[in-house]
Amino acid sequence: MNRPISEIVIVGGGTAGWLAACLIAARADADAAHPIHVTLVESPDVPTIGVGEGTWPTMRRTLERIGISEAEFLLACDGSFKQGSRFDGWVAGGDESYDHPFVPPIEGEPAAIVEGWRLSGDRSFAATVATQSNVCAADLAPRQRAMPDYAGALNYAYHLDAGKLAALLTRHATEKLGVRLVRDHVVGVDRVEDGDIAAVRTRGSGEITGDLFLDCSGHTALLIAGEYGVPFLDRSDVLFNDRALAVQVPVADDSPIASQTIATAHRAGWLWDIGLPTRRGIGCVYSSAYASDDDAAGILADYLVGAMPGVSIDDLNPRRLAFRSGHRERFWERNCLAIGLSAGFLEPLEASAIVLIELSLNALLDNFPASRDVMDIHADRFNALFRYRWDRIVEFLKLHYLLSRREEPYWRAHRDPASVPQRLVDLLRLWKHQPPSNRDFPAIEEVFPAASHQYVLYGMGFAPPEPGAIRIGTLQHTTAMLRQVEQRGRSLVASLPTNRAYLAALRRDAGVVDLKEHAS
Ligand SMILES: Cc1cc2nc3c(=O)[nH]c(=O)nc-3n(C[C@H](O)[C@H](O)[C@H](O)COP(=O)(O)OP(=O)(O)OC[C@H]3O[C@@H](n4cnc5c(N)ncnc54)[C@H](O)[C@@H]3O)c2cc1C
Repeated sequence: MNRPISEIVIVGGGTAGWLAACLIAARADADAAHPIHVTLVESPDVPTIGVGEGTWPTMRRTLERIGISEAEFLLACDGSFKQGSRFDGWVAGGDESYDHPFVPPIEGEPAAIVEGWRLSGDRSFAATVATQSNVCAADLAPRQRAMPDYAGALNYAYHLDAGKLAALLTRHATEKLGVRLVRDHVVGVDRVEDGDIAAVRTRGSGEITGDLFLDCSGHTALLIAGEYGVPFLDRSDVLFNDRALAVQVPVADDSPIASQTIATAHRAGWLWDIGLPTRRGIGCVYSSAYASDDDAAGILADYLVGAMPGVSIDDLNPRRLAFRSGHRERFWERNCLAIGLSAGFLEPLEASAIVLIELSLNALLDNFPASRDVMDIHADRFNALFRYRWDRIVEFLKLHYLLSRREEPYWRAHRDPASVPQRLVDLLRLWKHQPPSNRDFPAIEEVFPAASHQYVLYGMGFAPPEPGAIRIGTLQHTTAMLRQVEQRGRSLVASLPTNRAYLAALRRDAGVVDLKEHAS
């Protein structure tokens, strides 16, 4: 039981598997008494899911830790900057819109900030308390080229091509970080007497033995479900969407690139619209209980007519995807840890999947089991922490639906009290009297902190609380800070390049470098 953990076997080569391989190999100490070796097994028969284009600001630190430069990443993955999400038509189905930016509101007591906003006129909450909405409205980048890698004038993440990210991580892991790649299909598992996994058996490459097995096999959940039978907790009673129809539309190389994921509500779900330098990724997410596949195709076609005149769905070869919102009851079982889709998936409304992969890997590496005999302690802690996180994400996603006033059957069903987690019901009662605060979200690394809840709540027209019996002490200071937000917003808009200008210059410069390399 006290054997060291040095052989890590990853089953699956999608975003989860390759992020795991890169992060573990990059953080492993080659001089350790029992150095870590990473092997990744990837089936040639099972394709990766191939979607997942919106990330979280955590991705900057992840890439930096892996040792990939920002320019290399942006160029290799057709990447662009993401500074949050814009929600169109969610409140009443009209042309109303609100932002969930990555920059939090100004620092201070939430009650004072919300009261400062209430008194400041009729600008939106997001545009009043943070600068990012103005920057996004002008399709601007969050940084200047001269800034150090991964630093920004504003907090940001990326939009990317998922297939290209997996290819970049594969190259980097195998060529620079010493990860062993086995391209073979896993057909079975060998266990030792105590129940741990000893090896995975492949079709043509024999057995691959290990101390810790990461199940990154996607929806198959080969080890965590197939081998250990850990139950799946279905959350579709809260989150109804279970289908998506996705297209990729090429764009002109001088077209504007949006700074946010644009999420447009429709009668039975919503559409995503993600701008990359060479194309837009557009998809219709829907609930099969409220819309047929043909209905979804019609909704997507209508959206394209409005968003990209001249583009017809008939020329685009849409991809259909089916999913179930839910997650495993436990994620770490014996010496097997599930990361990515094998651990679970909640509809992609707030791009919470890749960030959970990153957080899972950070949790593993920040508490890496020194030997097998302490692994179960780490597993118990991991399971408790991630159960908390999945529960909070379910509630946060539900909030977007619950506050809507749309009247179609799908939206009315979302407001049925039977579909709303009790904790969210209680919080909404509380938020009538006080804004969301860190006291509602006390964990150290909340995926969606109080600020995110404030943006959604007040963006969707939830009434800010009236002042209560206790005086708000810092209002004067808050009002002055809100004025500064306005000034700083104006100066950022005047100084930042557009996304298109930034990324075009990056490409031009890379082209110059390539040509020089070619000539020498
Ligand atoms: C419609 C939709 C939109 C999404 N949008 C976003 C988004 O905007 N942001 C975000 O963060 N996430 C998003 N996601 C989720 C995101 O796509 C995934 O979380 C991410 O791609 C990770 O997938 P994965 O690596 O776990 O699985 P996969 O990509 O499915 O990879 C599974 C791997 O396991 C391998 N495998 C399977 N069986 C075997 C076997 N027997 N032997 C060997 N190998 C095997 C396969 O070959 C493959 O390499 C979205 C998902 C959907 C469905």
